[in-house]
Amino acid sequence: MESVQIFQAFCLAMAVFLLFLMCGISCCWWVLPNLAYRKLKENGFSGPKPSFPIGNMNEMKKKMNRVVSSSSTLSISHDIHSVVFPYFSRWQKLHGKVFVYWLGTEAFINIADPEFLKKMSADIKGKNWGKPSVFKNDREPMFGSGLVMVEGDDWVRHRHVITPAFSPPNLKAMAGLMVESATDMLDRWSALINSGKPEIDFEKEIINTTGEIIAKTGFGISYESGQKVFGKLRKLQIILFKSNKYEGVPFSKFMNLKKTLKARNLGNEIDSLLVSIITDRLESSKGHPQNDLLGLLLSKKDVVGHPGTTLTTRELVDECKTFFFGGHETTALALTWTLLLLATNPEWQIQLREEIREVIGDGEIDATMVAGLKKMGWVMNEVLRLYPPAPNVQRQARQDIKVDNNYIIPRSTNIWIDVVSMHHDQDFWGENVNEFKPERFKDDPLYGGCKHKMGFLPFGFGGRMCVARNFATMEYKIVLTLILTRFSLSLSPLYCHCPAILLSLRPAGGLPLIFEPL
Ligand code: HEM
Repeated sequence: MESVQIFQAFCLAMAVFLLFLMCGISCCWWVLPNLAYRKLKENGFSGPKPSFPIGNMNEMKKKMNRVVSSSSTLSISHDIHSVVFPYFSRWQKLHGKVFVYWLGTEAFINIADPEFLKKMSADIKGKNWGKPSVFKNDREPMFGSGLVMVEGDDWVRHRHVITPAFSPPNLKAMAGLMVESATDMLDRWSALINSGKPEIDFEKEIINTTGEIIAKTGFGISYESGQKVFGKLRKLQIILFKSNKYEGVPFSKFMNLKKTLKARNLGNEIDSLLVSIITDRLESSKGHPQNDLLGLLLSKKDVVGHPGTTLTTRELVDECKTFFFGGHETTALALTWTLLLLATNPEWQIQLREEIREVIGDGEIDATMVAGLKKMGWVMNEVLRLYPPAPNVQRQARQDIKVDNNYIIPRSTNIWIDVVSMHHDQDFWGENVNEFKPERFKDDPLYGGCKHKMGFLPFGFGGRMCVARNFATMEYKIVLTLILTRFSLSLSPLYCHCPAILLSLRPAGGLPLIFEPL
């Protein structure tokens, strides 16, 4: 009798548990997102109709109709928005330059209108923006709570500690290391060319070289030690990209448990490598801080009267990961797209070589000469416009945001700023928007003649703009100067023009180029 009662009680408990579970799931999957959907509609936003719990994912996953042109084609199209973001391009045509789409049960407002962006961000300080929780969680093994992801007063503290590390005197000290790594790469190329192999996959080469540069300038460590971290970070990036097919769908991590666990393990391995780099550094440089980024962060002491102006070891590990990841791929891709554009516009190779001769002469480039390379600055901006390595900027509203009395962005809504679209918008750049015309930056070096000041955002906007843009610009100019003074370059017939997104914007099949010594 007693056992029957126990069994009945167990069944009842199970039934209640299952009921709660079903209620929880239906709340997460349907009720809350439908309420949010209705609210966004009432607040003035339209967009493609989602079907919860996957949102608009089905349409986003449809096979991309990629424009692939081989290098033998005379013109390579730079009109890439509909290639890299075909779904956004389609929805924009239907719903305008501001619309809502759904990654699973997460609402994203897609913005390709600089005026809307200006109004939306006018009264919001850097520390009051959030970052989409769905990306923060998924990319946790990669960035942790580093500067890219941290929010609020913690962001202010991190930014306050990190900004001085990129000050002009510190950058000056790093220029020599940049020259050293780039020269090693070019010496390797000379040897390859002499042995009859003039074709080089530039993307692969430059990712290694900018990796070496950040390993040395960031952590004062050799390329080999850096390689261990990079190898794992790269694997992590690929796993995260492949495993996030259902980003935004509740419990989607469990659908890809194997990959989620693999990412977490890799993240832990990277953390251990970095902790040992930091510990070694603390041991070896007692009283003698080194002049690299890590040394500068470690040498920070709490300012009297302002406790908490330093970073903990855990925070340092996350910042190191952020530097490792953010600090080499973006610059490498900026250089990669530049070499594609210089290979297809050889007259600009000539113009830049002339400028280098005028500004630098026969001596070695150093940090003080970089600002004099004006035309190279136009080329860099034009490349970042056509092929922004960071193809979008993300935010999350931490409060209701009123825009123009017409729209209210509810608290917790995610925001996706479509940089590729804004950089290719004929309304703001004119009819030649998809042409490579560095001279558009001649009379307007900051905005390239864009009709709206927020239409050109290669480094983001507001207080959260890229903290290392001067470092990146110096590295770009030093490496490009050294390449152009030793080689001329043309496109290999093997090149296929297929820009693609793997977190960053990259050429899917690499960039094979033919180099010729000058
Ligand atoms: C051409 C090269 C680069 C490009 C195009 C680029 C682009 C960007 C963009 C678009 C953002 C987001 C800004 C926003 O949310 O408004 C960003 C943030 C950031 N970048 Fe860069 N970046 C480059 C190089 C670098 C380098 C070399 C480093 C490190 C050594 C770096 C470290 C960071 C960090 C830490 C942030 C977060 C800043 C914050 O939220 O306060 N970036 N970058």
